[in-house]
Order: sequence, then structure tokens, then C-alpha cells
Amino acid sequence: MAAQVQQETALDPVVDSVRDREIGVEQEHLDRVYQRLEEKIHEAEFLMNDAAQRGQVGTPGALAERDAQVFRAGIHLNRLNNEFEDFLFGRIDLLLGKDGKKGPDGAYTAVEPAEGAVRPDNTAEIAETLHIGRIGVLDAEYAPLVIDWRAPAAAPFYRSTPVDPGRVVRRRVIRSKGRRVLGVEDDLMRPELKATLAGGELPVIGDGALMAALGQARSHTMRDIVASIQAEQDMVIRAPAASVTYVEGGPGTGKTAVALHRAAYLLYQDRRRYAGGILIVSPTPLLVAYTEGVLPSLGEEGQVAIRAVGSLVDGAEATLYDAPAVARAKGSYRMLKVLRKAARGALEAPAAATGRAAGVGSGQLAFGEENADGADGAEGAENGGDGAAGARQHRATPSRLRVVAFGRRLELEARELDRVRDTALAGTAPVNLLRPRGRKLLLDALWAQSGAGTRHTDPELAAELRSSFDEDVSTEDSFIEFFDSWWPELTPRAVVEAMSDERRLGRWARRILNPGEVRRVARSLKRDGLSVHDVAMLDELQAILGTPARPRRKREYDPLDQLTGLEELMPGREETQRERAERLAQERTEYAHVIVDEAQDLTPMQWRMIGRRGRHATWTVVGDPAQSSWSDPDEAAEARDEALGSRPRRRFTLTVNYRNPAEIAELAAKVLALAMPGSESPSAVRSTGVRPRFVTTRRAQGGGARDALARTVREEAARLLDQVDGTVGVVVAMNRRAEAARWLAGLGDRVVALGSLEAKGLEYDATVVVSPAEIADESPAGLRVLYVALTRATQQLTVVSADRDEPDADGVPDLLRD
Ligand SMILES: Nc1ncnc2c1ncn2[C@@H]1O[C@H](COP(=O)(O)OP(=O)(O)OP(=O)(O)O)[C@@H](O)[C@H]1O
Repeated sequence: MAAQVQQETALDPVVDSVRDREIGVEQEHLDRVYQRLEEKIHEAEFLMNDAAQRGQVGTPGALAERDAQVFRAGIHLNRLNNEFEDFLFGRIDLLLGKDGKKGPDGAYTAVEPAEGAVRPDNTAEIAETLHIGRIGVLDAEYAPLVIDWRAPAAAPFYRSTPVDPGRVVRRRVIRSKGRRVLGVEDDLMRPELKATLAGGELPVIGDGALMAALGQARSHTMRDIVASIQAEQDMVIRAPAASVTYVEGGPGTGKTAVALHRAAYLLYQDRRRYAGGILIVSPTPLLVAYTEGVLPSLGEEGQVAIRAVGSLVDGAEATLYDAPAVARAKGSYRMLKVLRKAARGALEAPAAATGRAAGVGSGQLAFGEENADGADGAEGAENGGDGAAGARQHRATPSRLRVVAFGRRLELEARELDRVRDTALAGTAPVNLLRPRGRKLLLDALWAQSGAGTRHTDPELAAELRSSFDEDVSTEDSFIEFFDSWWPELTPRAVVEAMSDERRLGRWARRILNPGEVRRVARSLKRDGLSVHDVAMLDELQAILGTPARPRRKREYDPLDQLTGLEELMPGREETQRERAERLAQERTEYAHVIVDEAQDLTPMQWRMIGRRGRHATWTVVGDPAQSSWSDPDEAAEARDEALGSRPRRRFTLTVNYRNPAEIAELAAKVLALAMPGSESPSAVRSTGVRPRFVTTRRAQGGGARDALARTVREEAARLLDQVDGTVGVVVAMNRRAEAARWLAGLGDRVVALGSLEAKGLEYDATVVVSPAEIADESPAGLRVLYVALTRATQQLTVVSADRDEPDADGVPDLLRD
């Protein structure tokens, strides 16, 4: 053990003074950084003022160089103005490297120490000190004051371990707020070494930053983890993006955090390549809201779109939940076949060609509450009223075409019309793109009936006659009207609306869906509003129907486009920038890189939808099969492989659970053993000594089971609110969501009620899981959903049992007993 290691202990004045001195050292460095940044700001301001004259001076090369300079200075200015709490967060002290080569950031590139860097008596001199921060800053001599966390030189900060330390002797995490350094935490990578820095001892402060980060109270938004990324996570974040990076790991292993940091890393590493945008697909709007602050805190916005899977289609927003049986039918490959038939069949009796109005607003999923009475929920959320559904009108398809051409009355009857349409629709081409063919075949049939084709033997005259016939007929009002209602340009919504007619859906889904499924799906499509599964169906239909070419929308002229990065410099333009990013994101239908979070939950239809957005992209796919709420993982895996194509895969597994204390992880492992026998739980990195609490409902005299449950859950939530500083999540079966929110009324905004499927990806300081049996019985994937529910807490977990849970004398429900 190094003689100079001074471990921090409470109330030790010597240690305190060493710590104060070290904080002072880092404060000095941070002051230098800010001073340098201020110089850069002045430079940037000067360049901005000078911008007006820029068009007239210099060669194109000089202009580009100056724009780049403005861009860099602008980024610094922007970030500085944002006052990151921990702009500077790390430091590594390194041994001399194998060679003396420096990288573009001014740091030495060697990973391994030079021979002789460690002397035979186990002493060594620190040869290089690097500070790590959210952006890189060079001093006036181009020496690195701060290395960007994504730069290669910063990798040892994350990768170095005592087993494989490379050149790193000491790794320090610096905690600061605004311009003030508040604390430092050190880890020694070579504890056996007596290292000196500028002739003095190398002090070591604290017990490491990771534990400090994990112990912090949670809020309703996720924090970035730049200061404490672990080696196995860093491997994923920095993995080359040439193909598909596939990451698996149990709950709490940092998959979401890693996915977000990877997006920032990829942009840093090759901004030009990812100008095509990075799409992050998240399972729920709640998880989007929870995570969307992370990228701005890493300095990345604009080029990354985080979208819930129900918000991927322009103009559609999922606000409803489908009952499991309906979801199973809508999400599976079987639905693809039904949609193909429906898209063609809808022409037989088209609904109003424009379809019905867009789904209800934005915001969070409003799950069907009609099931709150505990029914099996097979029908899902239905709009029982006849309001909008009743108001919908189906336009009848005309069954006869009458025109007058060349002075003759021509007429096509229903049977002939059907034949013409069937011929036109033969094959698999997009239905809307076949309209011109349908029109042409109609004219052919009328021409044949007119007998005019036999009048001329001269081909040129015959052709002329035919073209004037076509002209005559197709400009006739009766023909135009007929054609528009006989073969309207279909919208996805019009087809979905046609599918809400059980009889017609039954025809299109014959031998694909069973009659019960047909009835439920048709009824679910009558609702006002969309589910995540409906959104994937709309997207599929868009592809099946095709979009006829239209005149292109003219893109508005934006003078800022001329000046790379100048918008970053413009004070007060933040809003406009975001709007612009939003607009560009909306116009974008394909991305350069697609990151899928919670990939295990995607249905085959959703994989197809996401696949269309990344046909030429590289991918990062992050998930945990043990948490899948989709009933047929094999079918989903097939769809995933189809979306990812033949691109080579690189697989990573994350093995450490940073969220749950061991006491909670141990309990969750029991459900994992039932849900996926044989799979391994990630190992929890810490333990709190607080075991999960088991409570059974107590019926008051005269009160029913429901009141008892409400009272017990409320009491437990209030108890946990007292015990933790941050948030409390109450997880219930989906059909109890609305009543659970009522149980918690008045307890404040630190506590929230969640349906089991909504809990996906989220975390709370403490959770109350209500009736494991109800959650497990909800769907065929219920045990996996329960596993998700049990793994949301960072500190404390209470399990409340109802009668159905068959709790033992200690209140432990049947499902959670050994
Ligand atoms: N290296 C780290 N340093 C600090 N905190 C970390 C680190 N890695 C993960 N965490 C924290 O652990 C928690 C779990 O991370 P995250 O939500 O990314 O896990 P996950 O694998 O996506 O979990 P789940 O599968 O349950 O959704 C988060 O609070 C995250 O900030």
C-alpha cells in the first residue's frame, strides 16, 4: 500500500486540510479554464461583430476557417452561459507513456507506460496530468486545459481499473457548481505505487465518486453519468459505429444512460457523418420526458431526436392503450397480411378518403380505464359513445359508370368494374400509385365497348382517334366524379377506419385472425385516438399505399444557413434554434444512426416501422429480454433481424446493476427465475442494509377490499415519502392506474402512480409495488412485467399484497417466496 495514501476519515483535521488543499488546487485550475474561456468569448464576440463584413473579405478557405472558429467559440460561449454545474469533472494523473507522441488534443497517446516509468523500488513520477470536462479547452499555446470527455485521451479516465491501469495512477472526480469546486473523490489505480507529483506526494481523497453518485436522491429527470461512466459501459459508448452495436444487460445496468452518452459520443466523433440525424426510440412518452435532459447536459441538442415509439409518425400520437389480446393481434406479423388485404380491399367500399381527424393531442398515454373493475380487459379501452364514430360516413362506391363519348352512351356495370379494378391491383405495387393504371384500364374497357377501335386500320389514325377518345372521356365531369369515388387516393387513416367495420375486417382477416380477434380489433379501431400499435399500422399502411409524387414544399430561406454554427452565437436565439431543429427533425424520415432503447418490447410491426427510418443507418440496439412485455419474443427477434438486415453485429453485455441495492435485486431475482429460468441477474453494486418491506391490506370494519387496498397503499407511500428525499413510484396493474392516482391525491408531486407498462425504464428512490399477482396475471408476459416493476427503486421497496397474492404470515406474496 502506498505510504502517501491518506484516506479520508470524518473529523480528521489533517485529512480535512489535505482535502481543502486539493480542492484549492482544482479551483486554481478551474479559474484558469474560465479565464481562458472568457478570452475565447471575447474573440467570439469580436468575430460576431465582424460578421457583417465577412462576405467581402478573404478567400473561401479563410472564410471556412473563420466560420469554424466562430463555431467553436460559439459552442464555448453557449455552454459557459448555460453554467454547467460540473463543467470540469475529472482528472487523471499518468505515468510516462511508451512513446512521446501527442494526439490532436495535445495529450500523449500511449496507453501503456514507458519501460522504466516505474522504478525498481516501486516509485514513479507523474508525467502528465489531464483534466476531463464536457468540452475541450486549449490554452493559448494549444496545450490542453480540459480534454473533452469523448476525446480518445479521455478514455483512460473511464477504462482504467486497478486490474488494468494502463498509465493511470490516480483517477479523480471533481465536483463543482458554477465556478466553484466543491469536492474531489479519488480512486487509486496503482495502489502499490509510491508516486510523486512535481516532487511532492500524490494525495488520495475520498472513497470514489460512483457510490456518491448512486446514493444521490432521484428527481423526475435522469442525470448524465459523464463523471462516473464505468469501463464496461465505456466500451459500448465508444464502440465503432460501422454496423449494429447490440447491448444487453439486466435492469439498472445503465443501458439507457449508455445509449444517450453514445449518441453524444458519435456526434463528437464524426459530426459530419451524423448530420443526417440520430434517432433515439424510447418505449413511452414518460421515458422520453425522463431522459430528454441528458443530451443537452452533454452539450448535444438538435441533431438527436428522442421519440416515443408511439410518436414516430408525423401527425399521429399514441394516447391510448390496447388490451393485451388486441395488442397481440395488432403487433404481430399477422397484421401485416391483414393490412395488405385491407389496403386493396378498402377500395371496394372506401371510407371518406381523407380519413378521420388526427389522434387526440400529445402528452402521456391515456390508458383505457374501462377495465378498472378488474375484468379481463379483453376489449381494452373503448369509446363506448357513438359521438365521432357515429358521425363517420362511408361513401358508397359507385356500381356503374356512364359516359357519353363520340356521341354514344357507354356504360360499365359492377362486374366489369370489379374486373378492371382487380386487374389494375394485381401485383404488390403501392395501391395509390396504381391509380393511373386503374384509370387507363377503365378507358380501355370503354374504348372496347365503343367499337371505335375497329373503324380504322391505319395505326396512326387509330392512335389519334384513341387519344381524342381518352381526352373526351377523361375530361367529362361524370367520369372525373366517378373515378374519384371509385378509386380515391387512400390515406392510412381511411384504411384503418374501413377496418373498424367488423364485417369488412372479417373478410380481410379471414384465416389470419380468429373471429374474437377480428371483433376486438375492429372495436378498438372505433375509438377516438390511437394506440402505439395503431401508429405502427398507420406507418405500414403508408408504405403499402405509397405517396404519389407532389410538388415539393419550398423550404423557407434561412440566412443563418450561410454561416456554419453562427446560430450558436446569437444570444436570445435559443428558441428559434430548437424550433428549427424540430422542423428539420419533422421533415426527416430517415436517420444516419438509430438507437433503440428497451428494444425487447418492440413488436414485429414496430420493428418494421423503425426499420424504415434507418434503412441506411448504423444502429445501436439496447435491451433486456427478461424485461420484455411482448408475448412472442421469437417473432419479435425475427422482425428485428429483418430491420437490421445483414449488417454485422457487435455484442456487448452489461453486468453490474447500478440502480437497485442488493436487497431489492435479490428479491427481483426470484421473479426472474420464474419468468426466464436460467437467466442471470446483474450483480448489484451496493447494498443499503434495508430489506424490502411486505405489507398486506387490512380491511376496516364495513370497508371493502378496494378501500383497504387504497388505504394501505396511501399509508405506505406516505411512509416512504418521509424516508427518502427524492421520488416515490407506486406501480399497479394497468387497469388500476386511474384509481391509484386517486389514492395518492394530496401527497404531493414527489409521488406518482404508474401502470405496470408505464414503469418501463424509469426509477424512483422508493417504490410501492401493488399486488404482484395482479401484475403477473395481466398478460402472457406478466411475470416479466412484474420483474420490471420490482427493479425500479434505488433505495427502498414496499410490496403490498391483496388477497389474490396469497401472502404468508410475514406478508410475503406467493410469487416472491423461495
Ligand atoms: N456509471 C454510472 N455512474 C453513475 N450512475 C450510473 C452509472 N451507470 C448507471 N447509473 C445509474 O443507474 C441507474 C440505471 O441506469 P439506466 O436507467 O440507464 O439502466 P437501464 O439498464 O436502462 O435499466 P432498465 O433496463 O431497468 O431500464 C440510473 O440512475 C443511472 O444514472
